Amino acid sequence: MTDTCSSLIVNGLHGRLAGPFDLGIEGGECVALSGPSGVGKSLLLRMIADLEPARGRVELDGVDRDRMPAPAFRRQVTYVAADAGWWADIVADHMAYPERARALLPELGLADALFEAPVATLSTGQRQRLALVRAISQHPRFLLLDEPTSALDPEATARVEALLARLREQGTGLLVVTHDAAQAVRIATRRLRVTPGGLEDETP
Ligand SMILES: Nc1ncnc2c1ncn2[C@@H]1O[C@H](COP(=O)(O)OP(=O)(O)OP(=O)(O)O)[C@@H](O)[C@H]1O
Repeated sequence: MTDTCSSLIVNGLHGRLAGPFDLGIEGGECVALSGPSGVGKSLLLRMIADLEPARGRVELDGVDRDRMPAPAFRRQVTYVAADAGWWADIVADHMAYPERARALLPELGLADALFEAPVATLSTGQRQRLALVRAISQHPRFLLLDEPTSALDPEATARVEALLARLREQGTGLLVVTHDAAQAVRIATRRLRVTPGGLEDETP
């Protein structure tokens, strides 16, 4: 799916409300981010994904993101919000790669029929998993996940965590915001705390 030598480097990244942040992630790593509500975790992910104005540097595989077309960068470094946006009526109409997306549904415990369902009829947890399907089916090198299991029951949470482990094995790099310390221990190779002044290593 992705190669194993991707790297994402963040240097002095800051916005009006958060940072500066310095961080390096490689393909196959999972970095968990924790920190108090409102400290800037979502802003950090959105600044890295080029969805929020920011100063500082972001490099993908040694290339400054300013030297890449923004859509190409965002396809490779993809942000998934806890409550992602939907713009069409039917789930399938959001999928750039419908066959790949459909094939992921059973792994996340989602019925095949949901693919053709109106978004308005879905539960919050179904939408959250489908947003993950939408992102993963584009085969990003790095996934920036904002509380990816916040609306899920324990079984669905376990399915998402298993999927994330599989993606890591295939070389995808993951940066995951979670308020669940036990989840951070389960999924992450490194744990960082977001503070008003930057990132602190919490890995034992
Ligand atoms: N579009 C915006 N306009 C103004 N302020 C914003 C905007 N987005 C975020 N903020 C502010 O920036 C700060 C950081 O927000 P952010 O959503 O990154 O926090 P967070 O750490 O992800 O919190 P939570 O854990 O509650 O999701 C907050 O004080 C928030 O109110």
